[in-house]
Amino acid sequence: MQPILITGIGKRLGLAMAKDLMAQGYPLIGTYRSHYTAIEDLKAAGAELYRVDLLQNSEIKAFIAEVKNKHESLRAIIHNASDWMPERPDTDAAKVFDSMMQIHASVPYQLNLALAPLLETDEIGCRDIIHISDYVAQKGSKKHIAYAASKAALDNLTLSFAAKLAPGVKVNGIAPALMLFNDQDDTAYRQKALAKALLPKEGGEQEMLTAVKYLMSSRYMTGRTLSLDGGRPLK
Ligand SMILES: NC(=O)C1=CN([C@@H]2O[C@H](COP(=O)(O)OP(=O)(O)OC[C@H]3O[C@@H](n4cnc5c(N)ncnc54)[C@H](OP(=O)(O)O)[C@@H]3O)[C@@H](O)[C@H]2O)C=CC1
Ligand SMILES: Nc1nc2c(c(=O)[nH]1)N=C([C@H](O)[C@@H](O)CO)CN2
Repeated sequence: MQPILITGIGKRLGLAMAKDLMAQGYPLIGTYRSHYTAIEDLKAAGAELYRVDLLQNSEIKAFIAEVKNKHESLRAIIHNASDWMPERPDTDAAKVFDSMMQIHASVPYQLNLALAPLLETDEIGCRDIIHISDYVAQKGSKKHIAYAASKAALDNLTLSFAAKLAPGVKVNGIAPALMLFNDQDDTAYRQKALAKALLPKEGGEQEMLTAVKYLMSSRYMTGRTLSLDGGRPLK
């Protein structure tokens, strides 16, 4: 089985996807920023991991060169790495905007262009690029303006790369709303967030894993984004 490349595999949804795909037998290539014990566990299980600060283009270029040097083909690329930066009075607006566009749009753009040759195949729709987006890409967010705009840019990359890489490679997105709370989310925040959807619950890791599995099993969907949002638009 050809390897699957996932960015941001150190924790939460990225870690869950890495574990699930390795359990299905796929060799894993992953990037991480912070070092957690989970990184060592994945390495012990055979994962090929690279510490890459995705805000540094020099590190991205070095990572691409290593992957192209070591591998002739890839089964899929999953762009999961993300920073959920809010606007704050004391933060540099230009830095926030540039960081959000870098990690959510420039990194997928650079990796897709550079690694597309490793995804090439004669079989229709049997290789995948998956962009992990966000419900707010289509709705906006008054507290995460640059973040939402960068995820909207990512959604547009889904359209362009789907057209460019067909018919061998499918390019789709997954746009979650509330998938996992963060530990620091207090009760009031959690209750407010849950109340925004028709289905008042966290989507959870399995919801993401099921969506990834569907996209990889499809041979006829490309250029689309799966909305895992609990019916938020209808609330
Ligand atoms: N959780 C949710 O409810 C929702 C999540 N999503 C999307 O789903 C995906 C996964 O979400 P979730 O697991 O919560 O994400 P997290 O924010 O918990 O983790 C994101 C990962 O990306 C890594 N990362 C962030 N910045 C960089 C960087 N500069 N260089 C390298 N790696 C970096 C983080 O590394 P580090 O550990 O060092 O911080 C972390 O491992 C994301 O794309 C997110 O936007 C969308 C909607 C809802
Ligand atoms: N990189 C991240 N992106 C997002 C996160 C997160 O923790 N990391 N969390 C959310 C929220 O769950 C939001 O969807 C509901 O409050 C959004 N994006």
